[in-house]
Amino acid sequence: MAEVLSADDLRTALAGLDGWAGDPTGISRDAELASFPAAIAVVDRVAEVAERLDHHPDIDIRWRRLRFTLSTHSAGGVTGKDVDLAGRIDTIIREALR
Ligand SMILES: C[C@H](O)[C@H](O)[C@H]1CNC2=NC(N)=NC(=O)C2=N1
Repeated sequence: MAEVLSADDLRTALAGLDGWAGDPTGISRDAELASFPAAIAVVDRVAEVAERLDHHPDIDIRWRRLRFTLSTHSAGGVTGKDVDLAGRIDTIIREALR
């Protein structure tokens, strides 16, 4: 089973990501897209990846602004699965903003 990262390991992991913050209970990242449809397209791409990984973010949608929050429910905190998904979400957002 995946293990919750220590605060130290989490700090190291966050340094390799783009705009994520939080603590061992959860990490979040905001993104502002060009439009509501552009934001929904990002959500759709993230949903596809999440299904494939069987690991799902909480997603807050406000017009063209998104907030993704990640934790591993079964472990009760942030694990390597969340760091992996966060990196994939970064790639999707980067491509959408290009
Ligand atoms: C059975 C299935 O693997 C689990 O319910 C998955 C689904 N997606 C999940 N997503 C997240 N974020 N945490 C989980 O523990 C989790 N568990």
